[in-house]
Amino acid sequence: MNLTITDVRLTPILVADPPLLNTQGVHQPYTPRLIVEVETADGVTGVGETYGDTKYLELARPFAAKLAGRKVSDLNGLFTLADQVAVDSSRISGQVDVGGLRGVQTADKLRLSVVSAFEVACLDALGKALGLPVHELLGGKVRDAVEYSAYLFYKWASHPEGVAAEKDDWGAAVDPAGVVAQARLFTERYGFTSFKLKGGVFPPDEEIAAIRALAEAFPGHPLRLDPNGAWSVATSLEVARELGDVLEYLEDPALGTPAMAEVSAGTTVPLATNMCVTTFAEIEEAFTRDAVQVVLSDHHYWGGLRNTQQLAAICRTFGVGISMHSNTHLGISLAAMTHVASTVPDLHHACDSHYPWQSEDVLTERLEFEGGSVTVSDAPGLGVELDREKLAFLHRRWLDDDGSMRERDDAAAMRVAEPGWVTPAVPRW
Ligand SMILES: O=C([O-])C(=O)C[C@H](O)[C@@H](O)C(=O)[O-]
Ligand SMILES: [Mg+2]
Repeated sequence: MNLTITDVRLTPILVADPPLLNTQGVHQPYTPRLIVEVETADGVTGVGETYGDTKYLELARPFAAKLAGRKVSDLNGLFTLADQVAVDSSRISGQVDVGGLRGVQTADKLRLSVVSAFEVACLDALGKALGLPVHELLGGKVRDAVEYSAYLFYKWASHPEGVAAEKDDWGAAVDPAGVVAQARLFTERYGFTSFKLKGGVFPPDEEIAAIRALAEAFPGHPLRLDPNGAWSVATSLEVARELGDVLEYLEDPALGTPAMAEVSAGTTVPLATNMCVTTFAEIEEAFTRDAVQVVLSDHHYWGGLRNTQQLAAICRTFGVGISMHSNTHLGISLAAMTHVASTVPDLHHACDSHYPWQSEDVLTERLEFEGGSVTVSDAPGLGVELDREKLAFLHRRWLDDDGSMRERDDAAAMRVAEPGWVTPAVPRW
């Protein structure tokens, strides 16, 4: 068996995304992703997927160029290699990502966000070469299926008029009744039993009413609200008081560890985050100050599946819960998320996934949710197959784009509908 990497292919694509609202704006009609393929001397191909904006592509290209001649089993070496890729200082800012809402941008985090796709591709190839599923390469699954939550969004019925876009069949959701109707569709289509509402879009009273309406429609089901740091400490505490009896957790009510610590000190509602703990360096302060009770992992920016397991071990050590965050992603990532989640013993919350919002994919067969869960594949590697025609179609869309969709920017997409829109300063309420 020859595990040596002989070829690496990077394919940027644009995938359709519905008009989902968040505190920064609205999702663009098409969002960039990068599909990574590594091929071994034996002709085995492994696939991975990550963000496709230019700042990731400009790291992925030099990184990919260094891989030929290395082995797909040399996973630790990927990190050493990534350290050699220079990150332009203009890409690094303390600001929350303009399209993604996942905390600080550091050079290391940008590198990890790229390395993760290569790690997944190498694991896929290694698993195929050895005849083992990825979860076995990670130590073995401790569950046969991974539960996901319905990721509810306020949304418009369609993208603004005159904008090229694909149609979706979810309808509008801009009030409590719309949110409940969307939740019903999610249960009918996928069987989800827990619900997360992306908040920070309307004044807190309206979002409280939406959660109350969900609690009435789905009594006893786990509910979460995530305004992406849009609220002050006082507002966060107010919402926690209003909804404490029905919330599984409140996600990033206020921005940053100090504010989250203040909220945490004033409520018994657990706080979750994918904004103030998004790198290993941020863990110590947040855990020492008891600012968060649940960390939402995400293999894309934590640096892959094995780093996700390491994060889970740290959380376990400190008695902090773990679950999973998601941005727009396709089936390769859902498969990767499912493999790693299946190996984490103390995963007590359903994971987030945007996958139901994605009508397009690059796989020959979409992954299925049954009863809100994805069955863990025991096929070699990730257990997915790339559809080259679909990949070529979505790549063609990326090639044909005039550049306006190649960087995800939810505020820019919002300006199409509301020309004066700027990303709201926080706290917004
Ligand atoms: O849990 C979160 O904060 C997210 O999922 C961030 C995402 O970017 C979501 O808000 C989105 O895509 O609009
Ligand atoms: Mg969040």
